[in-house]
Amino acid sequence: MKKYAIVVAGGAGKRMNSDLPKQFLPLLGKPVLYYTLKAFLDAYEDLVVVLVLPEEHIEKGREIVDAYFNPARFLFTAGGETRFHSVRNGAAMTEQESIIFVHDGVRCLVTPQLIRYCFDSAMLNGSAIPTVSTKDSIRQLTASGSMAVDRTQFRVVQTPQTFHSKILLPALNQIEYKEKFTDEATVVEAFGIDVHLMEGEETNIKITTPVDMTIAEQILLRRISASASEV
Ligand SMILES: Nc1ccn([C@@H]2O[C@H](COP(=O)(O)OP(=O)(O)OP(=O)(O)O)[C@@H](O)[C@H]2O)c(=O)n1
Ligand SMILES: C[C@](O)(CO)[C@H](O)COP(=O)(O)O
Repeated sequence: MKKYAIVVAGGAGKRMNSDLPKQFLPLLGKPVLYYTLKAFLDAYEDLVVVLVLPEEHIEKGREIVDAYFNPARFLFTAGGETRFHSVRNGAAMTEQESIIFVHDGVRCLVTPQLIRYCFDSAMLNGSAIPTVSTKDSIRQLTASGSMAVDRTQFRVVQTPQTFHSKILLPALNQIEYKEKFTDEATVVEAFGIDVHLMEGEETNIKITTPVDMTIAEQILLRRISASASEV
């Protein structure tokens, strides 16, 4: 089965408050995007990455790929106005009869193991949406204030959201954009197809605000020291 990873890195990273979009910021000396791309390339030798970048930073993305990876495994395209439009641009580069991972370029701590679990689950169920439980209590805002809700009834959603191409491509191409489309599971559901949830990884965080860089650095350091003590 053909495998594509649409890695969306077309955002501006406003919540990071940095001039350079967060996907290019250095993490232990390498760009955030490096770690994301490496996880996918390591997961499968026959996987092609569709790298979606801000128009003005496509060259920067190419430089990262040239410096660290085999460029023959990459396709490049420009991002769109929202994440949904960036994913749609990436999907236009893929072909039918494939498994397509859609992953945030800034979820750089994803592991090859989770990527493989998602593939297996999407082969079996048509889709695989990694999710984790919430460690915090949750309250719903109401007209009069707020009310406690049962947190066991909620899951926190991650990427890579993984689909058979025959599900994802028609959903992306035939549905008109709505503001609630913050991920692909929502798009596919709006197209009338249920999605399959699976267990994600606690460390698969999305780098969004500056504190996430510190957390990611610590997790990476812990991984490096764990793999050094194995040898
Ligand atoms: N038009 C967009 C918006 C977002 N993304 C990508 O989608 C992922 C998740 O989005 P988010 O964390 O919201 O990134 P930004 O939009 O860059 O951040 P912000 O909302 O703070 O501006 C990121 O890898 C981001 O680069 C994209 O490809 N195209
Ligand atoms: C796709 C996502 O990472 C799943 O949790 C999330 O919806 C992205 O949201 P953002 O507002 O683009 O950061």
